[in-house]
Amino acid sequence: MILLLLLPTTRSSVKFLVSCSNQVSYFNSSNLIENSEMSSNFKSIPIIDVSPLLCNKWGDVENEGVSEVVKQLDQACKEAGFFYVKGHGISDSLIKEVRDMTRKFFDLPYDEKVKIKMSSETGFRGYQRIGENVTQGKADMHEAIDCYREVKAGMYGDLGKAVEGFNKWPDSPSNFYSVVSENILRGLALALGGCPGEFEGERAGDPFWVMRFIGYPGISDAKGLEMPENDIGCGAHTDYGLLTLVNQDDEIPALQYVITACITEFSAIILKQFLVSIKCVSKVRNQAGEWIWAVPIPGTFVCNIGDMLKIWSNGLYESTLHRVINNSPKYRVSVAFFYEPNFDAVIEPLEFCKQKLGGIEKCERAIYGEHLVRKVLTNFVA
Ligand SMILES: O=C(O)CCC(=O)C(=O)O
Ligand SMILES: [Fe+2]
Repeated sequence: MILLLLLPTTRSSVKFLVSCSNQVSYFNSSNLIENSEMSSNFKSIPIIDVSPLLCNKWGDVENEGVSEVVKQLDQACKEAGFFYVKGHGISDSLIKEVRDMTRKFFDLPYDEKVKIKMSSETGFRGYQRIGENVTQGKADMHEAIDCYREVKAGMYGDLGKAVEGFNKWPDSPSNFYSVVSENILRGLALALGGCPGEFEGERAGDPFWVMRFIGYPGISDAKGLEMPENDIGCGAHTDYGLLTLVNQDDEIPALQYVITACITEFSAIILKQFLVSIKCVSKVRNQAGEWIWAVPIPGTFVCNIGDMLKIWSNGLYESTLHRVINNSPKYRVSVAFFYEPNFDAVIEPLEFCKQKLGGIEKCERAIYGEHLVRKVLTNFVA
């Protein structure tokens, strides 16, 4: 059986919901327009094929494919601070394996998971139960495993002490994510008007990184666990570093759930329920304060700009506010990789970015390690 629903949205785009037996796919025609025209009140998140950056040997910055991606990156970062990445070269099977491993881990009984518990002794690496992570003082409805770049004793002096330690989860996926992030960052350096290696050396030549394996219980699970009523999977925040790559669960469970309801009883009430339930995905806020859905698109990563790149770009690029809400009955898994500056990097607006804004410095200077440690020390319930 095939069901096709057309939902009118902004401008001339429409959302297509296609249900075919057990398979449900979601397409937003405006999301799928690459390099679409956007304003800072963006209504959709563009998809960018970054493969020309990964193929490039970086001797040839005049390469036509590279210039086109650079243009698209520039537009996306100025207007949304978010884009989907395709053509990243990480195989679907590896991505799925990492997500499956994550789901299996979170499926274990609490007594097992807590064996790799995060604490200040592990340098904040390891497992956090639901509600342990807080955003703006409120418990987040997710559990997670955090891995950080390994930090040996004394490596970053007193400041680095808080994050000294070794991981309790295999590091290997981070290597793949690092290669993709590094090349996107080269593209962004060009987009800002610098040379491809602008963020290398003492800026981000020896980058810190954080990898989070995250599980968001569905609302029924959460109630079963007698957790406080709170459907905020992760409260509104900006990311701390340079670039974040997130692989989202692409099973789109909430849609599957709601489409079944639509088939049996299609009415205004059900449609409203559908619009509420779709909020299982992460959301991104535009300047008008509207939350835009970052609907999972199979085979892509959602990429966003962090606070440190905002400063280096002198505010030309935005570290956009985003949050995750799981109002669906199903458990959601995501894997986020945060590519950061060097731990001790001084972050201040780059000269050529200042020139673009009439020599005015729009963002305050920071030391990345200080910013990170401050966040880490206030991120979890005591
Ligand atoms: O799970 C997601 O989709 C995003 C998570 C996120 O924003 C974060 O961990 O910073
Ligand atoms: Fe985030």
